[in-house]
Amino acid sequence: MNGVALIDPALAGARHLLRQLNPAAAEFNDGYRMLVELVPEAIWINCGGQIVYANPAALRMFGACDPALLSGSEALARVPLESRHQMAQFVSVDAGCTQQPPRCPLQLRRLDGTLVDVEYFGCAVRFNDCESVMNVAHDVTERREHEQAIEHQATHDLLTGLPNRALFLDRLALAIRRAERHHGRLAVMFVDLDKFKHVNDTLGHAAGDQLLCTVGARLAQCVRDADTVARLGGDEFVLLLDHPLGESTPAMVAERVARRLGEPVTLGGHEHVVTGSVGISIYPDDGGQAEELLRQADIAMYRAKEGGRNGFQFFTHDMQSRLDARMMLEQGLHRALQRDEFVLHYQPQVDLRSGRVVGVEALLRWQSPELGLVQPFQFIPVAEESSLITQIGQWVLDRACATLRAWLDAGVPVVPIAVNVAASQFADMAMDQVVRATLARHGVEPRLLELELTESLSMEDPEASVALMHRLKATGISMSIDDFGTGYSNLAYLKRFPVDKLKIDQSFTRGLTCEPGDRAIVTAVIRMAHSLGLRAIAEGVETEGQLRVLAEQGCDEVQGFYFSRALSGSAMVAMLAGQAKIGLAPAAVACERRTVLLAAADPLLREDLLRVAGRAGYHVLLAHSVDDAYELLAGNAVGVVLAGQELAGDSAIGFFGRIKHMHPRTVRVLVTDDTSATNLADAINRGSIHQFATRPWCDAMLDGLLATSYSYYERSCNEGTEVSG
Ligand SMILES: Nc1nc2c(ncn2[C@@H]2O[C@H](COP(=O)(O)O[C@H]3[C@@H](O)[C@H](n4cnc5c(=O)[nH]c(N)nc54)O[C@@H]3COP(=O)(O)O)[C@@H](O)[C@H]2O)c(=O)[nH]1
Repeated sequence: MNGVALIDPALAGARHLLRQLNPAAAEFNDGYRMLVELVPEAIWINCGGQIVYANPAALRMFGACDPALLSGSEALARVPLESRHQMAQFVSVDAGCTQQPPRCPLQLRRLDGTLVDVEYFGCAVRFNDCESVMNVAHDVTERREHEQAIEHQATHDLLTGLPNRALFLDRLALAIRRAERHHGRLAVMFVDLDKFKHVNDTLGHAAGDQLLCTVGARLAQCVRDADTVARLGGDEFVLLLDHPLGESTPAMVAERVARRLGEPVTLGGHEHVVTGSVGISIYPDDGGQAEELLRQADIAMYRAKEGGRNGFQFFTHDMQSRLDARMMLEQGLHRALQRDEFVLHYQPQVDLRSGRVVGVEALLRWQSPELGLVQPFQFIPVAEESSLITQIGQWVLDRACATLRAWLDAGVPVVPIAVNVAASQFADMAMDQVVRATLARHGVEPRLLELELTESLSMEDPEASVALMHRLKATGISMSIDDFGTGYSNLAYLKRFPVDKLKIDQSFTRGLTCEPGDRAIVTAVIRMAHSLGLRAIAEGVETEGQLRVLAEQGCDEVQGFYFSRALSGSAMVAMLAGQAKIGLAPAAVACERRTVLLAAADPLLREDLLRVAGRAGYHVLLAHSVDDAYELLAGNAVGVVLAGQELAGDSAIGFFGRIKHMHPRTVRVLVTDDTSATNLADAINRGSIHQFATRPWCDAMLDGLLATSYSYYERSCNEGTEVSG
């Protein structure tokens, strides 16, 4: 005994104690003494309410560097109030009894006042001939800390230290029960970062991790301490705004979140601005289950993203219905594949020089027994967001090749079939093998197959796309870039894409005759295609005016309702067999036939103009609306445009402003009531209007107006200049 471990006067008592603990031991001997001193359990004895004995482990546990600090001290001082009740049950336990109560977890107080977690056992003993209590405690601090660390890991996100999904759902369930009792409200906010993948891909995962930690910290600053911020994984965070919750609090917090996230973050030495989309669900309005509220907030978040990102949306039951409908559609598409309910229709592509059909585009339709003929815009986006598009795409490719085989076998004058390829299909880097195998299976020459790729798909991973395109090109097929101009092309890549055609998107074709900007884009795309040695095809051609402008601009091919809608396979065969041809009448030459365009909503003005112009021998084109006027201007060489102030479809000034750009040689004359309008002065100053006349008019005045305007026009034709105002 080194004199430190045992409190001296207690030595004899300890011997007695050990004799009691082990009745088999006749005498307390050195072995038992050492045992008491060396056991890791803290052992101390109270007698008359005072500690009379403590082994070295007890001294360590209570933080007593000197045994005298414990000896004679009040035993209850080491036991917090909350633990006394548990301890009391052991006071009467007989040390020799075989049916002892199990050890119980409680806390003891160290000399410095801090608490220590222990597993405790006690029993009544006689010590120094005095009724005493022997206490045995095992310090479980380390084990508890270890357990807590494991529990923390299981309930928290390792990267940000925020609660994870499981803990969030636990807290949400508790909060719901509390809110239920107090008739309170609470909100779940689902936050998803916009374009986080881009940060990861361009700056690396370390920068991505740093960003997630910053976002987690910022979100925590947006809410009260009682609220919860959790990370569900990836770039998904979720906030629980707990009861009590003001009516406008969720929206306010969402705005705060947007402001806080929008503050620049320095990543990789550069400042970046991050935005997030937020979906919000409310208890009890939207539901009463934790999982349900979380799912609804998630649905609302998707709607916020669809709405253009960096915004927030509250969940509505309409969103749920749409989601349900979408799931039904997805299931329907699965069945459609199994039951072979898809069909291909074919839309001809016409060469503008020869007027002949030189290709067809295969367009998918779903012949659903339940829904009827479903158009692709209704189901392709759903298929694209699920894995189904790959299977559907392969079906289309297979059916297009099977059709070519059938046409060849039937002696139809076959033209190439163009097949649309969705972005996710293109992500399949073995697509060249699929194409090769499909062509071989049907015995079809590769020159008869064209793939229509979209700009965006080729830009997702441009280097991989270039490599795949070259492999596809090596199979012998041709390729075009569909919807050209609507994506975010990197033109530097365009020259590396081994494509054959650029397909002008129909939105530009639509504006060809009336939107100077659209016409400028179409002109530029045709020129760019030709400079790169590619053909240009315009889709969505619906009018002769559009066709005429495209022909003037040197576009190679057209596709659209003007020539034909998409046809069933048999109708397409009939068209190909009939060698259909598109013809284009030459535009009138203005200087040979003095052509004026009259556009007026006022019937009186129209009648007077018609009479005066007819009498003066002009070739008169009459437009009832601006759309008519654009179409007539596209199809005829018009010298003078004379319009009344009121026009169906646009204001005369807006109309003149557009045709100034698209038909700069025309002389533009306005008949108006209101000469004081500042926009009239502006239009004259900008050169949109050359002349104007006011009410009341008479034949002589209209006659004079037409004569002077036409002579302006003829002069400018002769000089080869635009007419100046
Ligand atoms: N991945 C795949 N996408 C496909 C497939 N089949 C079609 N689609 C894509 O679905 C979108 C809608 O197609 P659809 O309803 O068939 O419309 C096509 C034409 O009918 C339409 N079109 C053609 N001419 C005109 C016109 O003059 N006016 C007008 N309003 N519409 C017209 O344009 C669609 C052709 O588009 P595009 O492919 O860009 O040439 C559409 O995005 C299809 O691509 C498929 O098998 N796989």
